Amino acid sequence: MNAHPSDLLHDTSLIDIDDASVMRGDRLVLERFSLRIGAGEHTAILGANGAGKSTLVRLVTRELYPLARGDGRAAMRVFGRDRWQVSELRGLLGIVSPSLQQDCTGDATLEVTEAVLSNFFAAQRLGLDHRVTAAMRERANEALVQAGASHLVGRHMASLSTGEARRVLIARALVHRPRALLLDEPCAGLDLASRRQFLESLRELARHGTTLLLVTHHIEEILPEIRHVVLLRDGRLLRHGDKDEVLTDAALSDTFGMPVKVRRTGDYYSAHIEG
Ligand SMILES: Nc1ncnc2c1ncn2[C@@H]1O[C@H](COP(=O)(O)OP(=O)(O)OP(=O)(O)O)[C@@H](O)[C@H]1O
Repeated sequence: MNAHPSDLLHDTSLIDIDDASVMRGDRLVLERFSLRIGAGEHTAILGANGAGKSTLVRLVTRELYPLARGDGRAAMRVFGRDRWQVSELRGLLGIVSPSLQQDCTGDATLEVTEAVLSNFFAAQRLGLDHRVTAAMRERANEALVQAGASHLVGRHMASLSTGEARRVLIARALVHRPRALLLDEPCAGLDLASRRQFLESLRELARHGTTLLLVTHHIEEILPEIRHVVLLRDGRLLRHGDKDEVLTDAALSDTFGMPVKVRRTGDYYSAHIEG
């Protein structure tokens, strides 16, 4: 059996950001930002609106680039490398984001299996020059089962509920058997029960070796498997480390700029604003 390309990268960090500054429009949104996330380190990135979460996500997915550093060294490495073909990176790092969901559900005739298969070609839908093999179809079906979405085959993406479409996007990200999944607000728009079911399916992926990078506003979504938490505020890294040490009243109050009380129930955390 051929080695998965990611085997070659086993010992490197998943993300290594070293003194990165990022402009959006005419604003410096991240200023001299540093963060390392180890390979296999399930991580939650938490912050209020405007804290810089999406900017960080786009930096990782290569939709945004850091300003060049004065000393010529790379400010950003993913799986140990600072240069990637985006399609190659997608094979190692699956992405589920609101913008991807919007693109897929906005396409009136895009069918579920096609949405999954098209990721083999880093495309949104299949084109005439895309040659789908039997092995690809088999893998797409496996990924749909893994994401709990096989019952949706034959449906159009535009006809799915938010939670159903989210599952298909997970399957789409999984076709490459990525080492890590970057999930940007994956529970947005899900009702209470769908959210719990969805989080359970993410736990299953985490237990089977997919590293989760979960970007969220909600402390309740931090799964028991996630031990590493990153708190952002105003484009700065406020704190990061083991979740028991980071998820404190003081740190969360700083993150959200309000007096927050944190509660732990079993393996989950929740928070409410005091007063
Ligand atoms: N194109 C842009 N031009 C100027 N400023 C921008 C641009 N995009 C984002 N920003 C600013 O960058 C900061 C960080 O935005 P970002 O979208 O990364 O935050 P976020 O944590 O993802 O927020 P939310 O939770 O609301 O999605 C915000 O102050 C935002 O106004």
